[in-house]
Amino acid sequence: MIRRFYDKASMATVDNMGNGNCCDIVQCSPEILQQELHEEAMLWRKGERNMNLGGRNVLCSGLERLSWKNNISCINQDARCFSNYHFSTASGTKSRGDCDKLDQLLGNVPNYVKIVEVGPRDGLQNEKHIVPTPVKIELIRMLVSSGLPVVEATSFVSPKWVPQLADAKDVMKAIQNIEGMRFPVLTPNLKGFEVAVAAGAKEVAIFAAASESFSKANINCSIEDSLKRYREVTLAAEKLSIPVRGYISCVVGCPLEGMVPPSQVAYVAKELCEMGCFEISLGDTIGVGTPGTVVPMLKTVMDIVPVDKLAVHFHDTYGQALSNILVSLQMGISTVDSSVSGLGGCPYAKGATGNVATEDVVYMLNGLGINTNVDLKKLMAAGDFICQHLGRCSGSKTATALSRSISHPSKL
Ligand SMILES: CC(C)(COP(=O)([O-])OP(=O)([O-])OC[C@H]1O[C@@H](n2cnc3c(N)ncnc32)[C@H](O)[C@@H]1OP(=O)([O-])[O-])[C@@H](O)C(=O)NCCC(=O)NCCSC(=O)C[C@@](C)(O)CC(=O)[O-]
Repeated sequence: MIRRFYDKASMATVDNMGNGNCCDIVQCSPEILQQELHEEAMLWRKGERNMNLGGRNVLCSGLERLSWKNNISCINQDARCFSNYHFSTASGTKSRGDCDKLDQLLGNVPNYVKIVEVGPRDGLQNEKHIVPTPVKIELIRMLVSSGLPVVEATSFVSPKWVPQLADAKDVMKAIQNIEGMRFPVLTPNLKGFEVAVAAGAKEVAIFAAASESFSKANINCSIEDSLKRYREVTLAAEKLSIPVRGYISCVVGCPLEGMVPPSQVAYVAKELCEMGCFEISLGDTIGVGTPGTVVPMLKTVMDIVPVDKLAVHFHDTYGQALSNILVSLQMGISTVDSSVSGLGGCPYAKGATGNVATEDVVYMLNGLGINTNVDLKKLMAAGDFICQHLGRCSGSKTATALSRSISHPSKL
């Protein structure tokens, strides 16, 4: 068996634990490791598909392979966590019970996840210092080149409310010539919709809230009034065949009201669905949700809106975003919003930190063998670019870990 390590430091730690001596040591770059992990996970996913067709043994052997790689991945990232991992090829074939359990846990996750990158909009809208338009444009270009299928470009909202995005028209103009991409923009009312379309927008998003107080704070009107406004927008969009995405903020908690009942989220989701939104993104605006609150909320919404119309949008204020995404995938959701480097926060939700980092989402999905078509290295380059401009460190744990191991292997 060949085990791979970045450097001697991690090798020594494993040796101390009595596991390293039997291994051939091969240097391995994080990129190669990522690729290998992805390929192994894809094999496992194929096994799972075969199992659904009756090929249970394939899943079991795929599982063994994945487990072995998990072991390696763990050692490479941090040798200290090695003892927490008990997967090993030495333990022999996985029992039918193990396979059943795994299938119960991961059998429902999709093969492909569409990532909606919201960094240029949600990520930047809260930045105090105005980011120059060319920087925003370059960020969008870099995100596109990483393979992301949808990049939310900007908002056509009042510049008095969100000064950072006052250059929406210029941003849209500059990205017009990028072919084959979807660049939705936020439109809070008919005025915003008309300006957006005139500026070249081919897809828009409307944004309601499940909490009355947040609706007032964010768009200066009640939920019912916002739905009236959005009906005007969806009618106008329908005439021009422009797809409309719907957002709902505060799906589990509100910074002003506290807990938000799932029934309230389901009500707004139903209204948005009925007015013609092709997709509804459920936003945990302040990142307070845990699987304990997200699952009942999703279940209530799914009783009313088909799962293939739902997306999830988690902020990572309490570090719960990835676990919330995982349970959402387990419940059949296959569209996930995220923001490069974890940028973001809502101007009207004090204390809320950024969205879940796109790099962390891609890393997790790669590990699950779920395809995204995103090149993690190029994505990290986009993250580096904007973080350098903002003068801050990345909010992505994956980007931080991978860039440290690439540039400072001795510190592993
Ligand atoms: C909705 C309004 C406009 C109401 O704002 P208002 O002050 O009630 O609107 P108004 O109709 O009285 O108009 C006031 C002024 O704004 C102008 N105006 C009016 N509409 C527009 C427009 N579309 N574009 C440009 N200008 C506009 C209008 O022309 C007027 O100009 P004035 O006569 O004073 O010079 C305002 O509250 C607003 O712009 N809010 C946007 C807030 C926002 O962008 N929040 C962040 C996005 S939501 C979010 O981040 C959550 C999400 C989606 O990510 C999911 C999650 O995490 O939960």
